[in-house]
Amino acid sequence: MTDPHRPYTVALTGGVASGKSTVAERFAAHGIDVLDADLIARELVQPGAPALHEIRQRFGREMLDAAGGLDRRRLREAVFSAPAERQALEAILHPRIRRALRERASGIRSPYGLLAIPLLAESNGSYDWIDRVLVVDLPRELQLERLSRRDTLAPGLAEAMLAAQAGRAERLRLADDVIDNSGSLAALNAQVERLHHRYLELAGDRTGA
Ligand SMILES: CC(C)(COP(=O)(O)OP(=O)(O)OC[C@H]1O[C@@H](n2cnc3c(N)ncnc32)[C@H](O)[C@@H]1O)[C@@H](O)C(=O)NCCC(=O)NCCS
Ligand SMILES: Nc1ncnc2c1ncn2[C@@H]1O[C@H](COP(=O)(O)OP(=O)(O)OP(=O)(O)O)[C@@H](O)[C@H]1O
Repeated sequence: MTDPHRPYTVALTGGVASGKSTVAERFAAHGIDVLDADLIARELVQPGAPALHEIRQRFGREMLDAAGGLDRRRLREAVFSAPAERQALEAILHPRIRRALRERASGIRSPYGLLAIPLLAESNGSYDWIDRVLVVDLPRELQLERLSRRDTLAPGLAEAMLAAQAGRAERLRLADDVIDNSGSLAALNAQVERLHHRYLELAGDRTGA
């Protein structure tokens, strides 16, 4: 049963470099609390954290830099070149990410909360407690173009990252709402604005506010 006192939550998902962070910033500018699975994943591997210890045991010392922190670039190349390596990393991090998101969602104080979860479509229903799903969508060619413009990636890595993620159609099947990010930033902002008002209404209806 839906608990009317639980904050109303919207999951934000999309493929790599689809524009999730850009969208999340716009919602945050409207005063909406944002939780970000990528940032939580980073917190979980800070020096001294249990997950970092498990990564070191599974992947070896060479995944750490001189200061004992995670060498993200190295791990990224290891996990996107072999599915078994990626699954091993996910087995260490995903249960912890899920737990942290669920715990922190109860602390949302804005009228609704936005939870940026890149791998929602790959998560087999683990996030079915979230009220609504917003997908950022764009054509694959534009996604690859924005990804390679933003990051300097080893040859083939951009395609390998896309291959490790759900396809466009699979992601869109989950969507209650879709943002089309194939246009300008102004067009993106206009869509966020519209959705923000819609989510205020939905959250208000739920709580009877
Ligand atoms: C592999 C790591 C070390 C690479 O770090 P890096 O700083 O280069 O990337 P960052 O963390 O900013 O992730 C950027 C994007 O990569 C994609 N991505 C990351 N992990 C995965 C994965 N396991 N499968 C598919 N895509 C992924 C997502 O689109 C994500 O938004 C890092 O992504 C990681 O720890 N991944 C495992 C945790 C995870 O699955 N995170 C995704 C959020 S649930
Ligand atoms: N409408 C747009 N027009 C032009 N560039 C854009 C647009 N939207 C986003 N970008 C740019 O595309 C890149 C990817 O956007 P962003 O970082 O927001 O994606 P992301 O989905 O959060 O990425 P990741 O999956 O790596 O976390 C960034 O360089 C961003 O500035």
